[in-house]
Amino acid sequence: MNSAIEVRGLCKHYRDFSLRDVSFTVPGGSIMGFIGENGAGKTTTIKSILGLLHTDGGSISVLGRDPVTDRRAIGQDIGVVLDGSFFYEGMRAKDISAVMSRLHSRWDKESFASYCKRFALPMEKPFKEFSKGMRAKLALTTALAHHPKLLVLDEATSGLDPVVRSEMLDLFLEFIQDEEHSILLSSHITSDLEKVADYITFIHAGKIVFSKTKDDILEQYGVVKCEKARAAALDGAHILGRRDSKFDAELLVDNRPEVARLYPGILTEQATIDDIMTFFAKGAYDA
Ligand SMILES: Nc1ncnc2c1ncn2[C@@H]1O[C@H](COP(=O)(O)OP(=O)(O)OP(=O)(O)O)[C@@H](O)[C@H]1O
Repeated sequence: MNSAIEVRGLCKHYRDFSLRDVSFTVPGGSIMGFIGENGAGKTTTIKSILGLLHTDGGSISVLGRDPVTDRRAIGQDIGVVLDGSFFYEGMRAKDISAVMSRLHSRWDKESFASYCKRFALPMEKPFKEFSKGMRAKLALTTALAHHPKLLVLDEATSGLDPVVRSEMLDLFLEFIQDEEHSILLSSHITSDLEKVADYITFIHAGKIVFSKTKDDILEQYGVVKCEKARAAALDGAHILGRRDSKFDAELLVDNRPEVARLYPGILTEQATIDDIMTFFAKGAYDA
């Protein structure tokens, strides 16, 4: 299976922030969830992948090509929704289709109209009268109508109600049925990623913490709950983070089966992606 995106050793320096040695792969035919706290570097990485930023080191390949030098050609094969994507307020869906057909050689007006129908988007209403959910659906429809091989979606489902998000997740799953199609999806809604992502890349303070299959993450990471005194006696080798309440401690561990084997009496639960992010955000990784 070819990779849709390969990022190797990406560095990007801003005055107060750096992406440091960011590497991960989005395999063809898969959905990669891209997670991290606010300001972790997701959008900076995504813009680098799209060739929209000058980077300070590393290499990026998108569908086997260089995103800067081959940007126009790659643009025909990628559908993009960036955080805060919008259209001119007076434009109607049918105007957007007319404009996009001039920009994309493979723009498919019928496909656009059929996604609009599926999402109940009116063709005649101006964009300024669209609700937030309608705007998000229109952005996704516009990203899909030229039959891209790769979707790059930065917070495309944020602020949407569960019904609209579920419709979008269904669409993502349909999209990757074809092995040539892949999605890079940044989201703070980790439960959505638990539903659809094949892989998760976690970025924290500009560095990749892990990039793994979702199944490995859910199988390996765990939360141990025990009394503080018991927690202090545990071997620290597998402990990544700790949260204390008055009497008890919660520990994030990176090898739940091994911890359960070593300490049979102790309660270990599967860690959710939210658990993992929360422990890391509280400084576990920096410690
Ligand atoms: N043009 C810029 N100039 C200087 N700093 C920038 C610029 N763009 C982003 N940054 C900084 O880079 C850091 C990472 O920002 P980025 O938008 O990549 O984070 P993010 O993970 O997408 O966050 P969020 O989840 O809040 O969207 C932040 O500290 C931000 O202030």
